Amino acid sequence: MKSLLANNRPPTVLLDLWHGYRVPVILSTLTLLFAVRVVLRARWHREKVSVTPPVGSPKVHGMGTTEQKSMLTEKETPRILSPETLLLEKEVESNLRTNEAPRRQRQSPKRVAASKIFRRRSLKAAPYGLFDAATDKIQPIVFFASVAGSTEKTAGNVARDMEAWVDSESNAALNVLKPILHDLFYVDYDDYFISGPPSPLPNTKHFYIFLLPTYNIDTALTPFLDHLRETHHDFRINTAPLSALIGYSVFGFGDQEGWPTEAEGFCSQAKEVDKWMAKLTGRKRAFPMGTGDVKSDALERLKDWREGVQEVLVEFAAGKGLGEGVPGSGDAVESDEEDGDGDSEDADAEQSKTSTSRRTKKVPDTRVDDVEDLGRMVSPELAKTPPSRSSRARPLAIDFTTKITPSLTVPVPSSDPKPMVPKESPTYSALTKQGYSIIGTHSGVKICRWTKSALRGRGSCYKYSFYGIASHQCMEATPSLSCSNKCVFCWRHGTNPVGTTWRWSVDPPDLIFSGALAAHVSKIKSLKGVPGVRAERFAEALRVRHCALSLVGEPLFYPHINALLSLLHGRRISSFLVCNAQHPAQLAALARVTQLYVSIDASDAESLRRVDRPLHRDYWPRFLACLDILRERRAKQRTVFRLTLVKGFNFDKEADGYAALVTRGVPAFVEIKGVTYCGTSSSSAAGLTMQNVPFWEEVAAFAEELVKRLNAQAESSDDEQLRYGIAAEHRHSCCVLLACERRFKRNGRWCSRIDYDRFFDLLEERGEEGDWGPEDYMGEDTPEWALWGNGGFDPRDTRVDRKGRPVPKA
Ligand SMILES: Cc1cc2nc3c(=O)[nH]c(=O)nc-3n(C[C@H](O)[C@H](O)[C@H](O)COP(=O)(O)O)c2cc1C
Ligand code: SF4
Repeated sequence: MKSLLANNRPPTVLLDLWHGYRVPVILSTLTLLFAVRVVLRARWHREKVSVTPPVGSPKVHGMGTTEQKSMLTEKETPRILSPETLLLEKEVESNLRTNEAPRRQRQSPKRVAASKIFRRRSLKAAPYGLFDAATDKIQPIVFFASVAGSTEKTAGNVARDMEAWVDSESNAALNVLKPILHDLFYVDYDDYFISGPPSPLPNTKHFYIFLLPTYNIDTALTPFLDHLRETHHDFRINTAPLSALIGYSVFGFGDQEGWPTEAEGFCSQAKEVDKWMAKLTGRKRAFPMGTGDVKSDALERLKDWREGVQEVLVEFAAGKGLGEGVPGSGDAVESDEEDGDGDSEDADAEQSKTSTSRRTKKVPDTRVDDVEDLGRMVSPELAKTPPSRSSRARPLAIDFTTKITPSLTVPVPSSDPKPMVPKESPTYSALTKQGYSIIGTHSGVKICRWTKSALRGRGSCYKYSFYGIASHQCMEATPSLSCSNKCVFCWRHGTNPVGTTWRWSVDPPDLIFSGALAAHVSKIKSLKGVPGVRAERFAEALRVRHCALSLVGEPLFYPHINALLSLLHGRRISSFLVCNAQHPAQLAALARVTQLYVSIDASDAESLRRVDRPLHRDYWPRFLACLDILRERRAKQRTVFRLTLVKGFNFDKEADGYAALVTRGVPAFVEIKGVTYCGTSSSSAAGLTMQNVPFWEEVAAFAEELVKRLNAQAESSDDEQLRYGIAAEHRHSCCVLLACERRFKRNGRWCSRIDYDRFFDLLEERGEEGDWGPEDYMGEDTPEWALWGNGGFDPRDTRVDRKGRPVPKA
C-alpha cells in the first residue's frame, strides 16, 4: 500500500494544488463563462434585429429575403436606420413628404406593452384640439392603404390637388400646410394612432384624411383595424386618445359589381375605420365619410368629397372649429331614438305596424303654455267644447280669416301688436328645445327626421316615393307658428300658439325666407359628423330644392304668404303647402304652389270637431268652402286631400263620407295616412292612445274601400274624373296614394312624380296667371318599387330599426 502511495506522488501534488487554489480557479471560470455568455447573447440579439424583419414587414432587398414589388416601389425600400437616425427622423417626420422612405411596418396584431400609455402626448399635454386661428397651423395628413395600387395612385393625386389648393392665391393667407402623404402599411401605428403624431413645429395641429379600399380577405388593412379596435378597448388608454387631432374624414373605394350595397360589404373597411376614428377622436368626424365605386363614380365622388373637406379646413383655419351642433358620434350604430320624439307633423315617424305588437309610450309633455290647454287637459269634457269668446286671448283684432278679400293685403293689427313668440317666452324655449329654429317672431324651421334619414341612406319620406321630393334637400318650415285648430294628433300641442286672428306683429317675407334658409343649412351642416351621413347627399343637402310649408301652425295665417312663395320659387325651391281648410278667403287668394294640400281629418262635422277641435265656430262651412276652392283650382294646381286616419275617431265607418268629400273637391290625389302617435298631454286628454293608431293592413283596406266607392260613383255619374286608383304606397310610414286615373295615368302607367324644373320654367315663361296646369309638369312614371304592393322603400337605401340595425328585406 505504501509503495503504491510512493508511486502515486504526482497526483498528490495535483490534489494539494487543487486544494490550495480551488476557490480562485472556480471563481475565475465562472466569471469567464458569465462574460462569454453576456457577449454571445448581445451579439445574438443584434443579429436577430437586422436579419429577421418584424412579421409582416416588407421584405428587404439584400437582406436574405425577396423584394415584394407589389407593395414597395424602389424609392420606398426601407433602410436599416441607426437609433440616431431614427431619432432625427422622428423629429422631422411631420415635414416628410410623398414617397418618404418607410421606417417600420406592423402587420401583426398590435401587442400592448405596459409602458405604451406613458408616451409622448400625455406628458407634453399640448393644447391640442383647441385651434387658435391667430397662431396655429393645420397639418393635413393623407393616409392611404393599397394592395393593387389604385388607391395609392389616387392618394398621390389627392395630395397633389390639395397641395395646389393650399398654394393657390386665394388660400395664400390660410394657415393650412401642404398635406403629408403616408402609406398606412409603413407607418408605425404607435406614432400616429395612439395619441396623435408628435408635432415638430410649435402650434401645428393635425387633420387626418383616409383613403381606403376594402378587401374581404386578410390584407395589411386588417392589422390596422385591429390596432384601432385594440386601442379603443385598451383600458389603460383614455377613451378618446386621438382627441388631440382637430378632425378627420374617410373616403372609401369599393367595387359595387361584387359588393353592390353597404349591407353586402361595399366599402365596409372604410366604414370600420370611420367608426373607430370617431371613437378614438371623441367624435371629430369633420366631414361625412365618402364612398366611390371604382368601376363607375369613384373619382367624381372623390372630387366632391375632397372639396367638402377643403371647405372644412377653411372653416377651421378661420377659427370656426367643427362648427356648431352635432359633433358626430362614436357609436357604431346610432340609435334613432332622438328622432322618435315626433319631429314634425310631417315626420311620419316610422310606424309600420304590420306586426301584432303594440308599443306603448309614456306621455312626456306636461308643459302648459296656454290657459286653454290647461282647461282642456284637466277636463276632457271641456276639450270637446269650442272655446268661448271670453276665454280667448285678447285683443280680438281683425279676424282676417273671415275677411273676404281677393288680395292678401296686410291686416291692420291692433294697436301695439306684440311678437307671436317672444324670445323670453316659455313657448320660445319649448319650441327651441324641440329643435325648432325660430325665425323672426312668428316663423319656424326644423330638420325633419326624414331629412336626417335620407342623409344617412336610411330611407326618405313618402314624398320621395310618390313625388320625387329628395328628403335631404327638403326644408320644413312655417311662416306662422300659430294655428286655428288644435288637432288631437298634432305634435306641438301645448307649445305652439293658437288663435283665429292675426294679432301679432308681422315680419317681412325676405327676413323669413333668408332666416329659414340660413337656419336650415346651418342645421344640415351640424349633421356632418353624424355616423353614416353620406358625403354626396350631404353636399346636395346644402342646396335646398323643396320647401314643405307644413311644419306646425297654419301657413295661410301669414299675411305675406304669396310674397314668401315668390321668394321660394325665385330660387327654384318647390312649395308643398298644407292648410287646415279653415281659411277659405286666404286660400282663394293664394298664389300658385307646386302642390296644394288640404287636411281632411274627418268626413262629417261632428267628427271634424272631435278630431281637429277647431277654434272657429263656423268650422264646417269654412271646411266645405275650402273644398270648393280646391275644385275650382284643380285645372291649375296639383291638389291633394290629406286624410289622417285615427282609429275610433275618423275612419271606421266613414268611407262613404270621405267619398262624398272627394266627389266635392275632386282633388288630383288623395293621400291616406295612419296617424302617428305623438303622446302629448293634449292628445291623451282628447282620449288618443296607441290603440288609435291603425295598422298598415287597416289603412290599406280603407284605401281599397274608398277607391271602390269612388269608382262606383264614377260609374253612376258617368264622370271619369272620379275614377281613382291606388298609385303608390309607402308602407313604413303607413301611407297610400290615390290618384285620378284619367289625369295621372300615362300609357297605362302611374306618373305621380313631378318635373320640378318644368314647373319653374312654366312659372317663368307663362306666369302666375298663365294657362298651364298639373299635366304640364308631370314627371317620370312612379317607380316600380313605389307602386301598390311593392312597399315603397327606396332600394338605394337601407332600412334600419329604431336602434339603427338593418331591417332584413322582406
Ligand atoms: C380580393 C378582393 C376583395 C375585395 N373585397 C371588397 C369588398 O369586400 N368590398 C368592396 O367594396 N370592395 C372590395 N374589393 C374591391 C377593392 O376594394 C377595389 O378594387 C379597390 O379599388 C382596390 O384598391 P387598391 O387597388 O388600392 O388595392 C375587393 C377586391 C379584391 C381584389
Ligand atoms: S316633405 Fe320634407 S319636411 Fe316633410 S317629411 Fe318629407 S322630407 Fe320632411
